[in-house]
Amino acid sequence: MTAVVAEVELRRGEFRLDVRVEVGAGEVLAVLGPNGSGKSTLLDVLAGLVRPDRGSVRVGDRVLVGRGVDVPAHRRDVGLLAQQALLFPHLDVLANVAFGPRARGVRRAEAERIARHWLSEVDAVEFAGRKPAALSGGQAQRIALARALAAEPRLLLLDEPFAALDVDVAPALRGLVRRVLSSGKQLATVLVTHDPLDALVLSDRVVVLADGRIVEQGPTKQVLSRPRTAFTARIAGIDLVSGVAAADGLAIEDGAVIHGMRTDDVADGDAAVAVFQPSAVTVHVDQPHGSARNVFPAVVAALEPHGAVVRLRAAAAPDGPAWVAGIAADLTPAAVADLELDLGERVYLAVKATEVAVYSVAARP
Ligand SMILES: Nc1ncnc2c1ncn2[C@@H]1O[C@H](COP(=O)(O)OP(=O)(O)OP(=O)(O)O)[C@@H](O)[C@H]1O
Repeated sequence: MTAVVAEVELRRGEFRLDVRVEVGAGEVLAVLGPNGSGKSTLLDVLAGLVRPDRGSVRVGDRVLVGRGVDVPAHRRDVGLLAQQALLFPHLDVLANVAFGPRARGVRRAEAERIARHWLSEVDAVEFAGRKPAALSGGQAQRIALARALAAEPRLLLLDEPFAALDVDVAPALRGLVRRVLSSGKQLATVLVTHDPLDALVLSDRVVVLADGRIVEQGPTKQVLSRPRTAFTARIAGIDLVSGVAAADGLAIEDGAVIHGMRTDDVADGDAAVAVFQPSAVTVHVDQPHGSARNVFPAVVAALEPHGAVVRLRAAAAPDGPAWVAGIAADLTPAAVADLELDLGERVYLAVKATEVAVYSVAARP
């Protein structure tokens, strides 16, 4: 069942948002996109903080925005979990969580029972009597989630909910949010995030925005493992090059071909992308003459720790192809030391054709 349908057209200065999104009951939709692509603006429209120039927002059979209708934010039954917990500092945790039910007119004892239920759902009953100032960031976010859910929203908005937390706290909270959301069969959730892990762990589907429009959408795993835009590939940690499908791979603007394995749905001449993992790219100081059919000169633009490996970001070499810029290669720290790699150094990147997948970027059905 579709719980939420939003059709939004809106101008903010030069920026124009023009999207249609649907979220099912019990479904989590992730909204990804580069800075300034309109993610927060979309969330603001759903929350009732910004009115679209044209369009409508419907939750279930209730119209929140439409012809002559504009339900104010506090009457929307929309919950929000933002980067900061934004708890009422003068109320203790129990009263913070009971606030939503109380505001709906529920009697104090019943509101406190509801609050205790949600505190238990987020493993935070022990904090009931504390003031927000005595909570850590991760604890406060759990209380904020309980507070949002205690108000029984039909639509829950998550706006970068883990971005302000320490990296060692975020995984546990991500797991907790997943558990709590999966028990809400009627709840529709929209998650705005920069983190592909958030999307992978929490969402069923994603839409990717660029310049206020949807450029990609589909089931999360499918979109992140078969990205069709450079942005999605980058956040998914995958290398992606655009071009046109050719006999044995992908033909690129400058006439070069990246050799790869074509998928079934690609025909010669289709707009297509070549996708490969940074771990499949090998780095050489001298031009290699091995089995890799794809070898291209590049310059080392950055070397960053990435879990147990070092991720090299390439820039184009003066005599090499331009599309190499931004390609990532994962190396062991030992390999970086062996190759004596430095920023600005000229290298050769190689990737075997068997490691390169070529996909059509024709619109998905
Ligand atoms: N109050 C405002 N008035 C005018 N323009 C705005 C306002 N808020 C945002 N914008 C513009 O709208 C566009 C979309 O911004 P928005 O914050 O929705 O993007 P975003 O995808 O959420 O970005 P980020 O990832 O940086 O949070 C930007 O060009 C921004 O400058």
